[in-house]
Amino acid sequence: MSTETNHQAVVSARGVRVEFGAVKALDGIDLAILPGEAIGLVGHNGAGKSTIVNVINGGLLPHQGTISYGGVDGAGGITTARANGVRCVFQELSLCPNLTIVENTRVMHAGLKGFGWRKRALSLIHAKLDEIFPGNHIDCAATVGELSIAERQMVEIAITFAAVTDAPKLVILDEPTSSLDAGLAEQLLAHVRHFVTSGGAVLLISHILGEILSTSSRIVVMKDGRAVTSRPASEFSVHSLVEAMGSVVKERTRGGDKTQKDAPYTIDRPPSAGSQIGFKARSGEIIGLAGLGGHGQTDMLLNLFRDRSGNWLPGYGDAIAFVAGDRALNGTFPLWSILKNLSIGSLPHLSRLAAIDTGRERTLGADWKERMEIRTPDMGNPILSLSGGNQQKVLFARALATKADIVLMDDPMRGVDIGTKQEVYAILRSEAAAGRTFIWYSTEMDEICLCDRVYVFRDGAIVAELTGDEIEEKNVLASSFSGEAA
Ligand SMILES: Nc1ncnc2c1ncn2[C@@H]1O[C@H](COP(=O)(O)OP(=O)(O)OP(=O)(O)O)[C@@H](O)[C@H]1O
Repeated sequence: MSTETNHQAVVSARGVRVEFGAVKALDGIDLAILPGEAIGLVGHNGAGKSTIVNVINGGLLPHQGTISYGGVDGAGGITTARANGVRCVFQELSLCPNLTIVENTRVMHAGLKGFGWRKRALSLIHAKLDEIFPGNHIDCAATVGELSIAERQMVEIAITFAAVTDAPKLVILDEPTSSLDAGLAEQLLAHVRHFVTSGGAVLLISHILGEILSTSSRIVVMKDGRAVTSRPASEFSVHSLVEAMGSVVKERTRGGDKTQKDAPYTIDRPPSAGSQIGFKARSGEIIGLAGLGGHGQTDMLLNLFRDRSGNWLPGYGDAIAFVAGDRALNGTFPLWSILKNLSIGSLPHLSRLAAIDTGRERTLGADWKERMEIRTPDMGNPILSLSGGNQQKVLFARALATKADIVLMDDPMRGVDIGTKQEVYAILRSEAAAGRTFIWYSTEMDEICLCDRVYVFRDGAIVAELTGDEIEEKNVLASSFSGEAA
């Protein structure tokens, strides 16, 4: 890749190295982004994508190498980056949960000051949300803590694109659609294309390769802290992109053999108010919960084993495991090590004479580190030293390492790279064949299509049940919007 200074570039990183102890997060990367470019940045979990974002954003000073904005040396951190029009939507959303949307808008836009700033902030953010996500129903007076993760993501995106005194020149989007359903994701990507056509630059990081291919003008592939490929997006297909990332494309399989289809239901719930269809699941089935985001899928997961008063139904004991999607809110224990975050779900099986058998705990850690390819030199390191996708792998491992018969999954693949996803799909399939039931809310259509049976949700109720070959994007979408069974 070129290392010469590019005066036209909104940002140019040259020979950048960043190390965290023994880990070389960036190993001499070069990356220049021009106005009007949409760069798709892809790579395995832990490849260094968020770290280069932090360097460009001024939050992290490189240990070696330089960063410049418009050809001018960028030493000066976040203030210099921001003054040069660099804005970032982080993977771990950064809004203050105890402030309202309007107040968060003020925090990010210092220009909103003086008499009447609330009114101006309200109309700014309201207009931006409507421009990017037409038809949204977000109340801008709401406190951020009351919003769903998808709504928080939408608000953070709108705040980032909003302009008070100076318009953004480069918007970095680190997995911006990870919590958005297909419709909202498409609205965002359409906005990105429009922003780029009008001269803005975007750095888009995503593990959803379809959106990288449909939105980027150039694609940069990162591997182990380096940019190994940089070519026009038109030269890639999903297949070649996966290969460039060092993974192998595998055949998609749906399971569900005949025996399972004839087996009795082990979970059988009556239809909820407003629905004709109840929820059923057999041992060994992978059940998908589909539909537009926020239409009751997560509530259903959380309440499936509770009575009307919210108490746990008797008899399930340690039969249920849960994989959180919002890992910061209800997934990771941020002050604990990777190993403790993993083993917490299996303590009854790791204990002897009321004490944890640390040898067995370490073996469990080593086993899942290998199976999930958790990228760390030491499972005793803090969980927050892992990249986002690797943290998500730990949550998966925590659930799968238990002896639970039923695994509830709340859109859990966010940020997991394509190679690992394929490994996880294979593990789910083999665990299901051994009798485990998976109930899987996913905002990714590819994942819904891997399920044996799918319930489509709308307005908090199940509106359609699809099985076998009926599980297709067009049927899921038809049911999501019209509520009629396909
Ligand atoms: N604060 C930190 N302390 C220690 N190691 C870190 C820290 N931040 C990142 N790392 C390590 O640096 C490497 C690069 O991480 P980074 O978050 O940039 O990866 P990524 O490509 O964004 O991954 P993902 O797709 O999972 O988000 C990883 O090995 C990660 O564990």
